[in-house]
Amino acid sequence: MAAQRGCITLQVVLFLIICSSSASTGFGSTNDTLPHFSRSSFPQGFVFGAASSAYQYEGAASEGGRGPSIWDTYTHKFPDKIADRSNADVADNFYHLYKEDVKLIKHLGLNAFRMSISWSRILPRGKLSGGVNKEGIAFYNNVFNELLANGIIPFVTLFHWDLPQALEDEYLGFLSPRIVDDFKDFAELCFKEFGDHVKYWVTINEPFTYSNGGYDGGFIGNLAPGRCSNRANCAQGNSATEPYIVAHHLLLAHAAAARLYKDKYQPIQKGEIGIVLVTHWMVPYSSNRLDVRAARRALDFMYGWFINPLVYGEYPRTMQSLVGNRLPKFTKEQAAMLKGSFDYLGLNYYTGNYAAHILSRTGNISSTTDNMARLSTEIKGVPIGKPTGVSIFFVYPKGLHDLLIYTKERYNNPTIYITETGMGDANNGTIKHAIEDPLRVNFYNGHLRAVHQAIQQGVNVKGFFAWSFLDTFEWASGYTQRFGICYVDFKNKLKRIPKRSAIWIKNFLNA
Ligand SMILES: N=C(CCCS[C@@H]1CC(=O)N(Cc2ccccc2)C1=O)N[C@@H]1O[C@H](CO[C@@H]2OC[C@@H](O)[C@H](O)[C@H]2O)[C@@H](O)[C@H](O)[C@H]1O
Repeated sequence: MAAQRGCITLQVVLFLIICSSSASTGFGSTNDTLPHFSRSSFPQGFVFGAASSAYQYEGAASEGGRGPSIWDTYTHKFPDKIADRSNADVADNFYHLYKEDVKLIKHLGLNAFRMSISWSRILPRGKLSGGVNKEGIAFYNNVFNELLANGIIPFVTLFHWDLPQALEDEYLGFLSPRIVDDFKDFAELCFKEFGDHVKYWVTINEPFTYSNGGYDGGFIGNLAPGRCSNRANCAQGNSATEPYIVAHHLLLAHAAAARLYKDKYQPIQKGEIGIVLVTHWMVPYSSNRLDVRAARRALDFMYGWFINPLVYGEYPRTMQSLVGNRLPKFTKEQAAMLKGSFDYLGLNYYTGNYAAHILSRTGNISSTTDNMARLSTEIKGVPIGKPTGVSIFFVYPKGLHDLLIYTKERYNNPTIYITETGMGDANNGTIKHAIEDPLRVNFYNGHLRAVHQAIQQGVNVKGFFAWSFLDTFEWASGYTQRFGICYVDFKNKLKRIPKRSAIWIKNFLNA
């Protein structure tokens, strides 16, 4: 026990050092020291891309043999759960406009595009036994061919939250261990059908957000399937237990698919496979050691929840002690399968949060309140960074730098891709106003500099993807937020218009 206590104390000290690091907080500000900053400032082969996801981009929801996902059900059955009562039936119509989009990606000088596969487009009933939709297979092969023909590397996510409704109906999806085999079958179908084109795979996008948003409703509105304890918001669910059960099955599903790829397909196809995690960077509200520990706990409950099992084969000690028997346990075999089950880690980063100690839990027992920390984005009215059009996100590039250093030191310096980072504007202005986005230019300048500094300090970052390539359907926010580096005119044939930030990125990449 003494050794463990010593180890945790050391980790807290490390965490404190990183948080109070003297690293420039001026990433992207005028006093930057780098005289010339462009693509050539980064290592040879560093990947610059933009990101998307199937449900948010494709549209053609009932075309080409696609079956319904839980997001089709959620948006149609509960339109009031979406800020503007919208859905992604049409979205950016990527299904029909992908050739035009690939041209624009190439025009901007990006050399990678992150996208996901709609599970219910290729397996409309969710299972192999329900039949494979050949039109869906053909669509994705056409997209991958178009990307590769234009020198753009596809980074492909298998699961970006759009679970086939049939699996939710049959056994409540990720609440059941049965999902592991069905996810593995879906993954194997993708490896077989697309593995000659796709060399960069991601199993799951943000298991945190799917577990917390879909089963606790702890933030940005509820996400599908919309289960939680609060009967005013959710007809069914238990925020104290279901997020942990779902997270456990997401990890086991990831491990099964990654094991399969590395054993059966990687030796022949020579690709790589990873998982994408999201976290805020948690800054202690004060230098009081209770707040320092609160920030460390908040990071464990958002980031450690997943990276600890992936690196060490067990949940963080803070979670084990605070969640107790509500936290599932890994068998020895499961722990062994999970440890090191990735060639690279995708990190999605949007903002920093302050974390303060609390003496007693605020609200009901749930995965959001279990961390025994009060999260906020300002101290005495001073925000953690420049405000954006999204009330919970602030421009805080130092958080990305500190997160990268923390990951290097604490989790054995894994290979990392920044698979999503970006900011949203409120969709409330004219087109002219929307495409003039100096704050987004500041955001990308600052976050690229943060990554550059982390690389100088030995962090193994291999790529950077903007969220997002296009303005798109933003889950519970619908179309009320615009994250794209390219504007989409939803009132005029979905016309794409590069924003100032896209031009800045083009110049950065071509300098
Ligand atoms: N949306 C997410 C998760 C956001 C970060 S985590 C979230 C935010 C937040 O404050 N909390 C609450 C929280 C934070 C810490 C601990 C517990 C609970 C979250 O869980 N990830 C990526 O963000 C992109 C932008 O997401 C938007 O973020 C702002 C939201 O208002 C909007 O609805 C959402 O679509 C999505 O389009 C991508 O599909 C998705 O991969």
